[in-house]
Amino acid sequence: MKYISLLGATGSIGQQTADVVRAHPDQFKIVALSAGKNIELVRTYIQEFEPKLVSVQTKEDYHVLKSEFFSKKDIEFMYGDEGLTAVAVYDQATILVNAVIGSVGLYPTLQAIKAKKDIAIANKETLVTAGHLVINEAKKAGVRLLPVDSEHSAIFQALQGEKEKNIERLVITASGGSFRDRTREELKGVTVEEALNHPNWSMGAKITVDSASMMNKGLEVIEAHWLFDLPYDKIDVLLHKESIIHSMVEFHDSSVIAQLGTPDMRVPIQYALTYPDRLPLVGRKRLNLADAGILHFSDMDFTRYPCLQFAYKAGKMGGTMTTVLNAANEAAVAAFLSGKVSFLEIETLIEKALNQHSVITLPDLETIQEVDLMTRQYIESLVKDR
Ligand SMILES: NC(=O)C1=CN([C@@H]2O[C@H](COP(=O)(O)OP(=O)(O)OC[C@H]3O[C@@H](n4cnc5c(N)ncnc54)[C@H](OP(=O)(O)O)[C@@H]3O)[C@@H](O)[C@H]2O)C=CC1
Ligand SMILES: CC(=O)[C@@H](O)[C@H](O)COP(=O)(O)O
Ligand SMILES: [Mn+2]
Repeated sequence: MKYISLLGATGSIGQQTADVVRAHPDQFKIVALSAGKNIELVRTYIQEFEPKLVSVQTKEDYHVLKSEFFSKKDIEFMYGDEGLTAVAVYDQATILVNAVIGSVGLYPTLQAIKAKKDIAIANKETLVTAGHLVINEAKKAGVRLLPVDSEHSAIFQALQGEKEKNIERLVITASGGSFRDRTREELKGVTVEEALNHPNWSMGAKITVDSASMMNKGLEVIEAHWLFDLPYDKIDVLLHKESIIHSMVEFHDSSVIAQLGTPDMRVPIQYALTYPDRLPLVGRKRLNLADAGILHFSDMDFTRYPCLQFAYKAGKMGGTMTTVLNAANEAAVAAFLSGKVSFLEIETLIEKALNQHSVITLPDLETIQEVDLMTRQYIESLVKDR
């Protein structure tokens, strides 16, 4: 039995993790969970999974739940950053699934590592903002970081039994996102609703906008750099609009190993939870390549997708540059989602934030948190009064 603490339980990955647990009740149990503001779903989870620790974002929701479930004396309720960290390090959990969105996941991740928890990591922003801290701490503590992001799970699976020295390059596939059939000219005036219409995956709002701007692939390149310890010139991106090949590894002898599957995040979530074993896929659609028909591939167009250029550049510069990239992107996407800026302004804002920053090498946690906050404030100052 694996005892799971789940950060971001009410989100897209969180809900699909709950599905995996439902499919294998003899294998998995959720003992602690955190949510943001969706307390309606938290109520359902409490009845269904009977977790021992529940954390929500606000003090108000904490009081609501505490009084509603006052008869359940064996459930502890918490809130805010403290609650998030308490869930991450919960002592009865054997593995943490980190499915929270954004760099708010960094501190709980570092604490979970210190508490010697293996981590199934979906929360890519944590690796982008402070990959060196997370990887170094995980190595020191001897804990495993198991990728959940579909591309990184694919690479991880392709690398099983292989030697790192034989890797020629990683090829991360990209669907192209909601606007892949539009020119840059046609991106002027696109709506939030259109941006949220991903062709292949049903995901949370922020990552869906990232897919449309190609920043998702930029974050994934940086995530791959840290997870697989490879330089940026060995990490390529290939457009593949069907999202059937989730990514590939090319070896020195020219062999390429790819992982394929229908676009369903339950597969990488479950693999991260069962690694190095596998479990049957209960009630899932299997891949039928004859039905899939022709698969398409094309080179990445960096002029069409400047966010990917920004990510490679920031990644190569290293230090706090990726913290700025991530924080500026989080703030700019939030501004787009709330209707304050246009889709194309996301890129402009990120570029401005990168240009005004003087990189700090090997930043510690405090520096990263400071740069993250200052970058958000900088973007907010650019979009205020809109
Ligand atoms: N969705 C997907 O298919 C994939 C996602 N990922 C990555 O996984 C992570 C999660 O993505 P996704 O599930 O789509 O995101 P969602 O937006 O769907 O879910 C985010 C979760 O985090 C919670 N949350 C948000 N802000 C806070 C906060 N300040 N404090 C506490 N909890 C908070 C939300 O709570 P609530 O809803 O209750 O407010 C929700 O549970 C991201 O890093 C994403 O890049 C990677 C690959 C695929
Ligand atoms: C499911 C998943 O892992 C997402 O990160 C996915 O990769 C988004 O698709 P694109 O970014 O390729 O559009
Ligand atoms: Mn992905």
